[in-house]
Amino acid sequence: MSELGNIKPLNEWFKKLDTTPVVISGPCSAESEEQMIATAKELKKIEQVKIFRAGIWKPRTRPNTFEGRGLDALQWLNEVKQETGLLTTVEVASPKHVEMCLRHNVDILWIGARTTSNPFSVQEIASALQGMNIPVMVKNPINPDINLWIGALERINKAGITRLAAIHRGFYPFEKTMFRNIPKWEIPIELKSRFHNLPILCDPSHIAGKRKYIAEMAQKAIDLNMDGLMIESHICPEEALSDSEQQLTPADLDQVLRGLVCRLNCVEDAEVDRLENFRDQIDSVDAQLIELLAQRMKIVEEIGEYKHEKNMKILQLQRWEKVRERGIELGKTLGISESFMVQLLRMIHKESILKQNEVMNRK
Ligand SMILES: O=C(O)C(=O)C[C@]1(C(=O)O)C=C[C@@H](O)C=C1
Repeated sequence: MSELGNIKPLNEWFKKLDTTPVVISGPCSAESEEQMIATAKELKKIEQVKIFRAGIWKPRTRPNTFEGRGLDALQWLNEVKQETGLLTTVEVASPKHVEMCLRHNVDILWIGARTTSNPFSVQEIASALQGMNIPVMVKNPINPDINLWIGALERINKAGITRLAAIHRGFYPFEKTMFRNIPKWEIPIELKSRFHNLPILCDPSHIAGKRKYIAEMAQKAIDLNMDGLMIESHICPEEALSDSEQQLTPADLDQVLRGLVCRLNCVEDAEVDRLENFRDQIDSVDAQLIELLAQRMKIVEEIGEYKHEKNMKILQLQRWEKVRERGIELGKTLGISESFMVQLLRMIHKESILKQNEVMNRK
């Protein structure tokens, strides 16, 4: 059984964190002193923004891309803090990063998705944090493995960190999807239901990947009762050296935040809340089911093209029998009734035939 001890709610981390949701914003990367100060001054005007974020060391997929300004940027961050009074937060990926942040008065640390995916790295960071009194936020790992996420939180908590939170930033999609990362809302919901006291924030920027989806993702997070939002902003997003498509101007961030509907925290009947939770999980699973169906149909279409080219018949009874049997078998092992599987597969097959008919006739 997992345990997280003595976890403090967000509003006890610092006196300033007196609004819900707590909003963290700032550029994907610290690029220059001017960019940092100009962005922070605009963010300071937005009441809910309490914490300024900036990437100092950027873990990039490929080398030879912008990897952050390092030590200089920590100095700029300190200036932001002095000029605006905003709290500051930085992503750390190694004990050295932790040590440099502590030396430069960073208020809050966060562990990124790639680092959370590696228990060795998390443990090294946890050891560097032993005996330190600084809040830490842990983003979900790249893959939807809730135990890896919990493991990272446990390691940090064991080092004595009680100002601890999780950040949901979505999961790597193996196939192309409309979002940069698949939200899989059922995972943060499961985390919340296992650790009621653990603050969970959402990072709509990394889920969305594009500005236009950020408001929708932020609203969803608020509806799921998340405690805060981390949204990337840049004084001039078009010129950003990283993640330019998902950063908002401070003015656009203000619009997004004003548009959020903060529904009641609790209703009289606690059972209604539970029902809502279940329905959110269903929405998320349904969205995935539909995306998978669309993927299957695309493949069926390609087979249709192949069949047309090779002058082959659409209906392939032997293959269809196999698909059917396999599906029924798998359904059985997963507790789905045979009659339901038969109907479902029949409908899918019917649609495949229709699709391939279309392909043949359009040629
Ligand atoms: O395997 C094929 O030939 C397909 O076109 C795919 C598919 C299917 O939906 O699985 C569709 C039609 C055939 O009757 C058999 C199978």
